[in-house]
Amino acid sequence: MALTETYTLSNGMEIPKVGFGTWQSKDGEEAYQAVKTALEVGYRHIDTAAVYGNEESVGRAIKDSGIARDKLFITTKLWDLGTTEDARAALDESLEKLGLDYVDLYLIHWPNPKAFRPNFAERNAAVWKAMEDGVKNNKVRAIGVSNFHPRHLEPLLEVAEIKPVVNQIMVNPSDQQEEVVAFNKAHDILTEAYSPLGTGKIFAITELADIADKYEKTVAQVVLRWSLHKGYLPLPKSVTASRIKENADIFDFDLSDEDIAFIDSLHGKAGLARNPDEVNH
Ligand SMILES: NC(=O)C1=CN([C@@H]2O[C@H](COP(=O)(O)OP(=O)(O)OC[C@H]3O[C@@H](n4cnc5c(N)ncnc54)[C@H](OP(=O)(O)O)[C@@H]3O)[C@@H](O)[C@H]2O)C=CC1
Ligand SMILES: O=C[C@H](O)[C@@H](O)[C@@H](O)[C@H](O)C(=O)O
Repeated sequence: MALTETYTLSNGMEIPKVGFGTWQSKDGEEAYQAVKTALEVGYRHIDTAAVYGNEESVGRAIKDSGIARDKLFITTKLWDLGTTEDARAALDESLEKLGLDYVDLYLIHWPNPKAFRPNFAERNAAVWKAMEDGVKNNKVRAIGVSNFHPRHLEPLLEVAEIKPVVNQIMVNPSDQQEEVVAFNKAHDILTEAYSPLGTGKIFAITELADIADKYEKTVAQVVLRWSLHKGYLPLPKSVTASRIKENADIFDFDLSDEDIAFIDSLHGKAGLARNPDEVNH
């Protein structure tokens, strides 16, 4: 396993190429055990969010792992697009729940909550200021965004003193988000691929099983390998020990050009491709 392989972010920081997802991992034993297992099998990058309600369990697992803090990469996310002051308080609350002095990456979770739709650019700018302060106060090492589209990123890039290093969006073979991915690339923003397994729906694409058999790998491993091949940073989630291990065992093979091209052709196949403007909060 090579879970220590990294990408280099535009600010020079190293980020482990696979992150461990925790959305819908229930606060308490479930999230605690999942993160503990992930750290035991070698993941060094954990993705959580204030709205997941599991920061305390994630923090406890991190502490109990005994792994040195500087060997870990921890991400959490800001939910409410309130005032700059609200955002400062939200960061402090996340740090307290996690039991950490700093997080490695802090993201705006969604750009466009319904209540603020007409003035999302101002809302994003206000909270971005608090996130930049977080960097200056050493509470955060890097800042970024999630679920942002070019129309959200463009105004943010105009006002940002510290540029976003990451945009975390849904990317898997059935929802390839080409326009956002291209925009990210053009602005030196790393694409983190959330729901890399389509929250489990990717397994409905039966053709993937044939490819997996060929490499003596599982469908999950093939799909995650595809994500790495494209230069994305996949964030697989599982609360099942065997799957946590399986999803990390993706560094000893590569897919042929032909298989990559086939997987590229699966956009929309599991019914996951969506218009993000329709799902925004
Ligand atoms: N920024 C954002 O708005 C969002 C961020 N995310 C982040 O991305 C992470 C991953 O996305 P998520 O939507 O959770 O889903 P994934 O695409 O990672 O899929 C997780 C689902 O697949 C199952 N699964 C995992 N591994 C395997 C395997 N090897 N074989 C078969 N089934 C498997 C899991 O089951 P089980 O757990 O029961 O093993 C779970 O049901 C999130 O946890 C979160 O950290 C996700 C959504 C939105
Ligand atoms: O990160 C995961 C997703 O964004 C998730 O947090 C939201 O979709 C949330 O469940 C909601 O209901 O608003």
